[in-house]
Amino acid sequence: MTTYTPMIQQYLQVKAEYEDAFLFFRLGDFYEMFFNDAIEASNILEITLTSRDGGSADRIPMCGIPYHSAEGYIETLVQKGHKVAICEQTEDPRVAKGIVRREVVKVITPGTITEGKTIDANANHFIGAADQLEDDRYALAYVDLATGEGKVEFVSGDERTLIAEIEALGMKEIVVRERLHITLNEGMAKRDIVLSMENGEGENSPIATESEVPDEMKEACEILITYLKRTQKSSLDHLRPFEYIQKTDKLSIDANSMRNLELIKSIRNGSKEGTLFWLLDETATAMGARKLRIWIHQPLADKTAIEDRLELVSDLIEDYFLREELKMSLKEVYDLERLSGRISMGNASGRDLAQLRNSLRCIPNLKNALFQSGHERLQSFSERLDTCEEALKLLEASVAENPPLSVKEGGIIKDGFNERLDQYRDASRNGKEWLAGLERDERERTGIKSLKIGYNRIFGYYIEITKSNIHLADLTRYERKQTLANAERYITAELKEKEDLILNAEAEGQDLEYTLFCNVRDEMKDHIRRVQRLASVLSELDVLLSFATVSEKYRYVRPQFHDGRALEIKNGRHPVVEKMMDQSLYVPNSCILADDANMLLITGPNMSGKSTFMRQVALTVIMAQIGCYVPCEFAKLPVTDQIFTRIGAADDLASGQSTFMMEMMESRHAIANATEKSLLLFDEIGRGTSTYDGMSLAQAMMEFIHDEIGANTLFSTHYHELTKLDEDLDRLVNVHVAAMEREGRVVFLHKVMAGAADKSYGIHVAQLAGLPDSIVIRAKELLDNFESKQTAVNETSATQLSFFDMHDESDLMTDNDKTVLDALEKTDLLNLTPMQAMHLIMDWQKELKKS
Ligand SMILES: Nc1ncnc2c1ncn2[C@@H]1O[C@H](COP(=O)(O)OP(=O)(O)OP(=O)(O)O)[C@@H](O)[C@H]1O
Repeated sequence: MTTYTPMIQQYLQVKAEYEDAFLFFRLGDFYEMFFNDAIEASNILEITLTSRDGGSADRIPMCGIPYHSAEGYIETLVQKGHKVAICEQTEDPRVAKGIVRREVVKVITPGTITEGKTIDANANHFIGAADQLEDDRYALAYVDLATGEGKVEFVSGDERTLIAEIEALGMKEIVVRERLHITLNEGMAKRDIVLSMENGEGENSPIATESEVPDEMKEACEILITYLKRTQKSSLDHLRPFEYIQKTDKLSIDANSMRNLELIKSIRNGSKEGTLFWLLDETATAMGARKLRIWIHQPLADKTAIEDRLELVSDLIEDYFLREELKMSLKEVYDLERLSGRISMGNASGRDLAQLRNSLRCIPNLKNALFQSGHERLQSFSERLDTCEEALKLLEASVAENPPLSVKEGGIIKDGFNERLDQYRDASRNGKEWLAGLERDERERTGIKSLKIGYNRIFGYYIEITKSNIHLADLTRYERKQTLANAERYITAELKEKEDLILNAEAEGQDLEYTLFCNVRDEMKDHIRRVQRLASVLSELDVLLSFATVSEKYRYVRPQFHDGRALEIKNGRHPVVEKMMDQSLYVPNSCILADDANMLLITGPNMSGKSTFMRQVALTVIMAQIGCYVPCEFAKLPVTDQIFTRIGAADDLASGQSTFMMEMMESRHAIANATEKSLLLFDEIGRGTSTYDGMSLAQAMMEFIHDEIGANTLFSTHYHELTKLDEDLDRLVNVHVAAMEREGRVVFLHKVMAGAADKSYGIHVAQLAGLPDSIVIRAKELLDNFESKQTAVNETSATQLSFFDMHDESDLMTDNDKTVLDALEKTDLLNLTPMQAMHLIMDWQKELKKS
């Protein structure tokens, strides 16, 4: 049996409790890792792997990093999806009997890391917890540990829907009980999300939730809080009560649609450029940027609430100077939410407190500017801004104007805040002056010019008088300390008293200052709630200002809402496409969905602008329901409850689903959940399967939506056969995106017009894409053939065999023909590039010519 040294035994004991984390074990000035942790971490962090004797036969693998540079290493590990448990010495090694006590003081995980170079303060970083409920529902609770926000919502559907929602919220970590852990494990493994298990019981203290949170959601909140307490081991006072996100108050946009519409992340590379967020983000603070993301994620679905925002935006648009003044003031405001988080978790620095104070100083100006505006609504908005006087008073009195980053080296607390600290400072700053003064006084008093004040480590400060001058001194005032060959050294009570102060001034001053700073920081905890509420109002103001700025810059108009279902957008634009191109080239298009005509079937060639048109309608609806103006000349909108999209290109590679399967799943989700008040966008449904399959599915879906749901629907298709559906479906209207043929080439007009398109121009687009002329000409020939054949088939006498008819007549075919047919049948068109297709066709032609 292996016997380890006591220290390694202690290590193993601690490690057993943190199996899923790298254990950073503090030894002196280093964090050491042992065994497998060391092997893996040395690999990931590219640090040297060594070994040490641990009492057993084999040496133990080990690697270490200096504690003062640990932050970067921890962040690297955590960003790569690992957890790090920090184990500190929790007693002074000088007084410890035997082995020093060590305890894990914090576990840093992908969902709980709040500071670091890779953390973007402009976005929320949520950690979530999920709990499975009955009827295919989950409760999903999530918290941003840095800002203290906590929310809880229902997710309906299967685990895929849950994972999609978790991803849409950008969570890096999700905590569940064991049972759900097993269910989710596989789906999560392929993603950038860490699945953590929490089987601990919550403490009996009730979880803080806003009053209307349903009871069945509390377990999810409890799992999350238990996990956070277990890992953070610090005060979580800044966590706000869980807010229940009620889907009925919100325009719900499922995760796929969020992605398809590129609301927050671009499909191409996941960046913010080219997204709605990118377009609308002119916020001045990180709090504002985060709030904007949340608003885009959850637009409103309550007419009064939407109108309230629009009213404020309208007032702000009207008053350019006010807007500029408010923006200037907001730029001075730091991230009050993250500052509150740091205060509560005990890692705020003096500089953080100064930033908080400086921010609070701006509030009266902001309030005043809003009040002076004369707009009634802005005036009542100003009343919501809390000046947090007590907090400001405390910070004004205590925190120096420009404190340093370090919290232990002084310079944080203001002069005059604490008498004793002032004395220390006086002593250390003026110590030398004071001594010089004393020397001067003593010389005057005694008349001894050579009298001096000196210092040594044994006796401290002393007055030195040469032996020849001693008779001039009043020795009753002095106490002799040391005799030298030609001088005596004395001390006085006054000198000793000052000496204490001078000598210890700096060290003790720093200690005292640290204590005072901690006290102020603790005292600030009492004010956190108010500061957080203020932050929330400020971030709202920031986003509304951003809306006003963007709306004016891009000539957006205020949308009108009504209680019906009709939707009218006159000369609308896709705001992002418009911003990215020369604005004068963008062709505006209207979208009219009347009560008795609320399904558009859109035809038109590839590249004509069908998707752009559909997306612009969805973006207009979303912008209007977050309270922003919209890109068109006029908009009259219903309050939409849900948006569903099935738009190509965003194939979910990570989930391993085939394109067609994804398409069908998204369609199913839309059809199962949509209501009469929803907006459905279906882009080329069914193109992922054979023509007849696809067409039949598309038609069946349209019929279902028309008869059973009645939602406002935009449907684009390549199947011209579907355009006849308007004969059977009353509310279906054909429109097409116009293109023209000029000198054998297609010219896109990007204009949506009444009626169905007359032809599909697919071959023209292939020509535009640069396919060789020989192929284009051949394709045209084939098309003509197919078209005439179809007419012929309809007239029952087939003049030419189709490829597939030939199958039955296999006896007429040569071996070469069969090889080509075989190859053609097995070709997976969806996975071919045009170049590959061309090569294949050339090969087949060669083969056929041989026969
Ligand atoms: N209204 C418009 N004004 C100007 N340019 C436009 C307009 N609409 C679309 N475009 C341009 O045309 C390009 C193609 O548009 P879009 O992707 O919407 O076509 P599509 O018909 O959906 O094509 P496909 O059927 O191949 O998916 C866009 O990238 C954009 O640059």
